Amino acid sequence: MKIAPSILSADFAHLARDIQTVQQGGADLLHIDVMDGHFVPNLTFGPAVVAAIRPVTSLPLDVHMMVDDPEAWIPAFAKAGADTLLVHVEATPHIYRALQLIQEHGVKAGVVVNPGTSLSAIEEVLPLVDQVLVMTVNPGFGGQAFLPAMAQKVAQLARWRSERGLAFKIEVDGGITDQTIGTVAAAGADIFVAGSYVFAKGDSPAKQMAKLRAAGQ
Ligand SMILES: O=C(CO)[C@H](O)[C@H](O)COP(=O)(O)O
Repeated sequence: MKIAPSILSADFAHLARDIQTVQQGGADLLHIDVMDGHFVPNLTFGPAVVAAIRPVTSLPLDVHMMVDDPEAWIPAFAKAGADTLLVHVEATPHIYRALQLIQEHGVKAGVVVNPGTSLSAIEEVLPLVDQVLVMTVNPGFGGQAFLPAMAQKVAQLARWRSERGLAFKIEVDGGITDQTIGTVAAAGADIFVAGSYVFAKGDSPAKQMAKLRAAGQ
């Protein structure tokens, strides 16, 4: 299992410090939530912030693009140093083209589904992608409650992956805690994004991530 702390819950005034803390604490990836104020009702980071983060960590940068017209932003985020770019199927009428564009920039491509979107919307692109991100909350904010019904989507993706001989990773994002990680881990998820649980609750980020790993076994 891979743990990807979301910097949405980090201290923005001490971003480099918090990133180094989670790297030293055992994070596998760094999840960066890009929000444009249109696709979701919140505003966060642009390519300049990703470029500033790139030299302060060796963790792979997992960039979740919650933006309209993602094709317009893919070149800038690739240049900024993203290792994976994740685009929402709901954000473009041309998801296949967007994923090809990501790969043309030498970056891993991921597709994201909102809680209200059926997996049928992404079935055709599964052979193309490196990652599928199943939103386990409505996107836009950290600290929301996990939606248990999303575990069924994870299980369906895991079945398709096995039956069709595909190799994409299954990622989950939203409301992941020591109480919720077990259900999506059992369903077949590989990558677990956690923001408020890692940065804002309880023990140090290292201990919080260790608790997630223990609960997800
Ligand atoms: O994509 C996101 C919000 O749109 C965040 O990554 C996600 O909500 C993580 O935060 P938390 O772990 O606090 O739920």
